[in-house]
Amino acid sequence: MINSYQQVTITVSDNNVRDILIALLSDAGYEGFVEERSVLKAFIPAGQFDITSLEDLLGPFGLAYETETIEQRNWNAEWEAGFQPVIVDDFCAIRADFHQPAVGVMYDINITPKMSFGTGHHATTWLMVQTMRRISFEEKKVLDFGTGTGILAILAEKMGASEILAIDNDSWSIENAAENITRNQCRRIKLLQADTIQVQEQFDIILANINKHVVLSQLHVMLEHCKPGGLIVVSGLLQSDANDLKAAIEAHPLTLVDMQQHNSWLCWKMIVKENG
Ligand SMILES: C[S@@+](CC[C@H](N)C(=O)[O-])C[C@H]1O[C@@H](n2cnc3c(N)ncnc32)[C@H](O)[C@@H]1O
Repeated sequence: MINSYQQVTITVSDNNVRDILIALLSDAGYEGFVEERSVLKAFIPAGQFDITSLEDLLGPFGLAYETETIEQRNWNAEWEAGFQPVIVDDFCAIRADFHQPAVGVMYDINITPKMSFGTGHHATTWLMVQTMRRISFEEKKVLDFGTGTGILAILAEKMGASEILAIDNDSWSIENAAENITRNQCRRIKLLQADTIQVQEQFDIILANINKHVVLSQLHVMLEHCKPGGLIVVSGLLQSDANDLKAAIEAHPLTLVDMQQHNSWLCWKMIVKENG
């Protein structure tokens, strides 16, 4: 288990710059983000922190930042103090153990993220949830690629998916997703630690909220594991990545059917062509 994290606190008030920083820092291995009024806090396991790489990454933006090492328990306390439930209309509520169960929503999801990504607070998770809302999961076989807290896998099961495989390359996320799966009494989610799709199975729906690099480099792998007529939903890319994603889609037997945007982030839904 990871015991300490490096926290980088960056002073940045421009939302677009903040989103670009989150994308760059995610690619560089930062695993958690807290967005406050004019500050972005990013977290990376202390052993993976490299000040030179951070300076190279932040230098061109000319932003002030501070770093500090924090212990796991401090992070949890900080998160619990500030965590407000995320309510997506009457569709779902994403809350923690210490909140009252949500009423008047179809799906009540109980998440303790600790250091994993996926509470619904970040625009990409929110976009994925909004896109999932318009998909029928009844009796569908689903892959959640980059599960983080397990939030999308848990929602898929609550929406009726018959079988879900949730993978993540980060051991701490797998551990945390397992806790959240139990917390939500889910029974149909299998967890696997992996950095690509290694199983010999095909899925009806693939959800992949990861980052530009992984989504683009793994698109052909997702395609191999999605049934003809199946759906691939991706997020973790910025609006400025749209042309690259479009080119990748055009190079594969995929039809883009839904494009959502929130702040600078995008979430696109594609259908796998039947005769690809
Ligand atoms: C942006 S978070 C998404 C979490 C959650 N699915 C959500 O929508 O909020 C991306 C997750 O993908 C994982 N990840 C990054 N690269 C990966 C890879 N190559 N294979 C599997 N998981 C990966 C990270 O550890 C992280 O938990």
